[in-house]
Amino acid sequence: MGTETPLKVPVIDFSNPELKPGTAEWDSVKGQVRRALQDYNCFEASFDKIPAELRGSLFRALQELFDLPLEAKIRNVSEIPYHGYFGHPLVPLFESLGFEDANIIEKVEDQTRALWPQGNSSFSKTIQTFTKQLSELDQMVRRMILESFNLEKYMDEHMDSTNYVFRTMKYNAPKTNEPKVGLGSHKDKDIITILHQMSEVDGLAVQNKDGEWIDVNFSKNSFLVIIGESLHAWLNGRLNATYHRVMMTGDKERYAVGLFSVPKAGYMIKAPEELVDEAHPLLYKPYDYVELLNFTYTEAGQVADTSALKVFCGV
Ligand SMILES: O=C(O)CCC(=O)C(=O)O
Ligand SMILES: [Fe+2]
Repeated sequence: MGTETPLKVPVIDFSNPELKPGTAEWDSVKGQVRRALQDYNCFEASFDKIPAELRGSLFRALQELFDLPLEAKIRNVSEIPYHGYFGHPLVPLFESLGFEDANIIEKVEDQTRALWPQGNSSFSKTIQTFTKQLSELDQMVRRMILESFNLEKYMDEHMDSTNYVFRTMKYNAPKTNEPKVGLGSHKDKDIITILHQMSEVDGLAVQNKDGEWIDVNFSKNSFLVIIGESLHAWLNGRLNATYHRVMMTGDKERYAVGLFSVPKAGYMIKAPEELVDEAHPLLYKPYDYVELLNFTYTEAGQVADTSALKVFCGV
């Protein structure tokens, strides 16, 4: 009672400069990734490729962004549900803005002008540079996952079928000692999400394969890799999407960011034939990610809640 060691998310080191496909180091990390995803549905990547100055600039950029008046923040809109502004008054503690194609400077500049009509080039540059650096981790992890299932032949198609959405998150302090929901338990609908915490205020928890909640303690070099439902569907259920939530206590706000690799509109997510057999019947009919998101906005989608994928295209 009270003496058990708290569960910890596995930490995997991605800092070795020798970490290149085909090396022994690569294969060792790939094995760790596969095991962690099987048992914990996620892992913490220790990744040192983001310079401290860039991290500092991003933190200042986030503060500048969330300090904008609400009438400016709600101009962060997208045709795709959940890709733009999300927050007050819908969810009390949480606010989030998104930048689509965040690795492409011109695209970020366009979206920045919606917030600052005169433009804000240092803001755009910071978001784009951070996305670009972090996308290296996204690509390494996805390459390892495909290799670990012997799906190399789908590598180019898989990589080319996604875009990057960069999301910024702020959670206001509830000013209580009792935990308050910042963001309720959910699974992301994308391929993978890489979460990073900017302020030293924890609150994120993830569920392992046994349904146990594990608190994530971030450090400056830690990036939490979680699985989205579209990867779960594409792998015909070989890996599970990660349930996660944010609980807030105390009087400090929490800032975080996430890099989402999202399937492109119009691309049909379809499990490769190698992953479908008698022991593993097809779980989901081919679907378009944007249509799945649109469905979650309908009444039926809201009722289905975390079962939306199954209701939408379950076999
Ligand atoms: O704030 C976090 O760490 C998690 C955010 C999240 O789960 C989301 O935006 O989907
Ligand atoms: Fe999420």
